[in-house]
Amino acid sequence: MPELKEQLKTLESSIVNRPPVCFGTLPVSASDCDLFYGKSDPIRRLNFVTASQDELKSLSETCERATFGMNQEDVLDESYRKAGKLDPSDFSMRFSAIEAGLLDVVSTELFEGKTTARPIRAELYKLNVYETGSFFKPHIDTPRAKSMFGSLVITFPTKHEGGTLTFRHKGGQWAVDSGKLVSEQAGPCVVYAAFYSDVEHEVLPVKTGCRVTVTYNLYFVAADTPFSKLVGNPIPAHRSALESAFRDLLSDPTVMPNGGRLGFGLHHQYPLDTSPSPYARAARRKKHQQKRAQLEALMGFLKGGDATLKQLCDDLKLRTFLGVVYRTTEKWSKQQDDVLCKMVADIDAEIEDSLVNYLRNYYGGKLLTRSRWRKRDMIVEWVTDSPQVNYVKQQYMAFGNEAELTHTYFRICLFVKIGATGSRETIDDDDDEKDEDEELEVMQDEGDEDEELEVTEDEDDEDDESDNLHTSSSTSQ
Ligand SMILES: O=C(O)CCC(=O)C(=O)O
Ligand SMILES: [Fe+2]
Repeated sequence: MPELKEQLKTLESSIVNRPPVCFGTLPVSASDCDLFYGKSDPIRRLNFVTASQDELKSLSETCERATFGMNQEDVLDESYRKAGKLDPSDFSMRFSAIEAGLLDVVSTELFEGKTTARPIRAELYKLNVYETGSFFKPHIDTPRAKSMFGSLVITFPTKHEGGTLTFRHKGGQWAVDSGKLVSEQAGPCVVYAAFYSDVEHEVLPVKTGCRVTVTYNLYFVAADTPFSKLVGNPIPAHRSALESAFRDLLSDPTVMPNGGRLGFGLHHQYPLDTSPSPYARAARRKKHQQKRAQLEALMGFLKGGDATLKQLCDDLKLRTFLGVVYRTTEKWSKQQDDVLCKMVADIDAEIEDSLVNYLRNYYGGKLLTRSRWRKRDMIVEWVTDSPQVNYVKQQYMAFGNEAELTHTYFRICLFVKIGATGSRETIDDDDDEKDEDEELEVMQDEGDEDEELEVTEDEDDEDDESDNLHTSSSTSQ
């Protein structure tokens, strides 16, 4: 065992995650700084390089008060977000982040290895005006689709102090002081900041002047679109340490001699569709297939170092799968259990069964933790400190930049199947199939029963006493 622990530690310490943010200045011509705006005629015009405070004031007065998403509702609360906003239908500008070539900058800076050549697209989202005293407290950007990976903020060269865009993620912090950056440039420029949208960020209060930004939502283009402009086969330098740690583990016959599963909590969170689907009996199997496919499809949308890890496993011919680990707390006991599902479960207030049973019976969930009541279904050797779990008891509280009803961020884990000593290099397909079939069987059985939830054949009756009220799978911050 000590060997395994050591190998896992080495693997973990070889995982490198680059900053999830990139930013800089981009010189522009004065005419690129023209803005045309208005909700009705007459349309007004201003130029960000020369705009007077009065002109910026009229722009601000044309804006609506910006709202934000909380608990899946749009909320206007100026103690959380104080700013004005315009929808793209109410303004037009000469500047285009796409024509300026910023998408290439984003790919190069945020992505790693082969994925730097991955086609992406940007959708203009909002214009925001922050007068003196305006701010936007910490939030993550609401996912608009599972292919949305990031956000791009362009700050125009109006004079301002404060309004620093600040990012925090997994212990790291990055700050973009646009007012200072603009004032340091000889000619007109905009400041760009692109980031993975699950990264927490805030706009600190503007101390003087007026800060104007436009935001774009960034999307991966369909996963099967061929990569463009890939010269050679770039390999992130930090990948080699991870690769040797993997190879050392695989070549040590005393480590996981009977094979098993390694678990990695992914660095980023990912949007999954949580719109409830009706429990139509006949459609359950189809629904589950769809839900599984949705999670599997995320493999094509992994961000940064998560994509590098997956690519390395592919190159080492290791079989991988993604899972959502639910950490359940039953109302009737303090026991917390982790259940791995290969799909997002519909969790609502109607669940009468214990959550563990519900996830196992309906969603082919595997119990990962030792429990007083049940045997573990699967043993996972965790490489990262702890699994990235989704709490299913706690109240759903998510601050986003907009209310979004269908997609929610989830913490996702990547599982790597390790073959038994002697057959590490070859993926044991049969074994894998068997594993998948077993899970499907659980679900099919359920589908054939009537709609009543069934408690597993398990020993304990106490399960039945649970009457937990679960709001939603939570990714709150
Ligand atoms: O305007 C900015 O700098 C950031 C805006 C933002 O975070 C948002 O709209 O979600
Ligand atoms: Fe934001």
